[in-house]
Amino acid sequence: MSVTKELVTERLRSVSGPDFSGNIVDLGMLSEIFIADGKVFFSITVPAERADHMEPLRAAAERVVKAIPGVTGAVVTLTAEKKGGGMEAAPPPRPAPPRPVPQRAAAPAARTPPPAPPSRAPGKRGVPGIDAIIAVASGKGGVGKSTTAVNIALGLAANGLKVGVLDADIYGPSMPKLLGIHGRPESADGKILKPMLNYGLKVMSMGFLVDEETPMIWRGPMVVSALTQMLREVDWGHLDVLVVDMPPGTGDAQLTMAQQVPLAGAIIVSTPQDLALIDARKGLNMFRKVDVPLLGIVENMSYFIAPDTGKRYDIFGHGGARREAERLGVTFLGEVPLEMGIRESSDAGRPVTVSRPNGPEAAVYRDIAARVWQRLQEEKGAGASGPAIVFE
Ligand SMILES: Nc1ncnc2c1ncn2[C@@H]1O[C@H](COP(=O)(O)OP(=O)(O)OP(=O)(O)O)[C@@H](O)[C@H]1O
Repeated sequence: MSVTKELVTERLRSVSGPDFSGNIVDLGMLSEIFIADGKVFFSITVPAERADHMEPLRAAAERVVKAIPGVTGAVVTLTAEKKGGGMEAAPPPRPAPPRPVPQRAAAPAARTPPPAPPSRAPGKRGVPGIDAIIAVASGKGGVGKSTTAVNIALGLAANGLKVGVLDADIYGPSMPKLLGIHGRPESADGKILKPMLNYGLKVMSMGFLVDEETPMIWRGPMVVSALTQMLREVDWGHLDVLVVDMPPGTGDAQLTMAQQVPLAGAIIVSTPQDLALIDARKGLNMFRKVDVPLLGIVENMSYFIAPDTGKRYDIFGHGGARREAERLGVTFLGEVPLEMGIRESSDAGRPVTVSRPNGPEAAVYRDIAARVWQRLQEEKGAGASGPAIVFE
């Protein structure tokens, strides 16, 4: 039986609206429903001020859809109700003076603030052999931060750089799975660990050191000491860039990490919806607070290309992150489509940048990686000594 929009809509009538009044269909809370290859995509619009409590509603809708025979997957997201097209639920903009955003000729998609001096926060020791450490972060979980981090790392490597990945998502390490790496790191002297290797990347993750089933009740200080060990007690050798996949969110643990690691810059991953952007802004502010330069924002799950017709659908409000980046004077690094191939290749431990290097998604990630590298050079200051690389 093929899945139809009508059938999905009908089933969604069983999901109650907020306060158990009516149902989410008749209350007009659904976006357009899109179905491709048995996978169902849509978003639910909720009042911005109550968004934090709406996750059970989202989960219920996803459950109902996944239970329909013939449905092989569902992506359901919450988006905020807009009043007058603004982002009323957003916190006020930061008080810092606005920075001019000159348009760059070399990267037309990127709006770049003038180079700021590299982070010189006191007490941050560099890691010998590593030229630049960059964080990939998100204001909240599930926006595709790890997927983006790994593909940016592979994009940088594809452009000829020596790249490492440090999975700092100590609560939910995903690099072993994303990169298809199993086993335990070795140590020649019982102290310094050798990083694991795949697809040309050197990788370290808490996932290699602790069994998946082991509950990890790390408290703030332990998180930091685990991170410090993975950073400093690993034989990274020479790296042009170490990409750190941060834990999602902007809590104390993330703040401490941002403070402890000698970061050359940070990338924020967001989905286009208002709610995700509000969280992304918290992420931006967190790095500003600890004086880490912002390399830019990536919009993930930006738009959807129907595999059968090639038609583009902006079901999740494409463009929100670009507008937000422009508003805040932060570089927009690029947009990644919602693409089943990205999900499936990640799940299979073969990220799309290596499994389909000639495909459009790999090109998107390589472009983003090129902008990241360019931003890094700008932050290091004019005439930085990096390898001379020509990006396509
Ligand atoms: N552009 C995309 N298209 C399709 N699926 C995607 C895309 N980006 C990420 N995903 C999928 O979304 C899910 C969440 O992605 P990921 O684990 O990278 O997010 P995260 O923000 O790191 O999550 P967490 O907060 O759990 O660490 C994964 O199943 C991933 O394969």
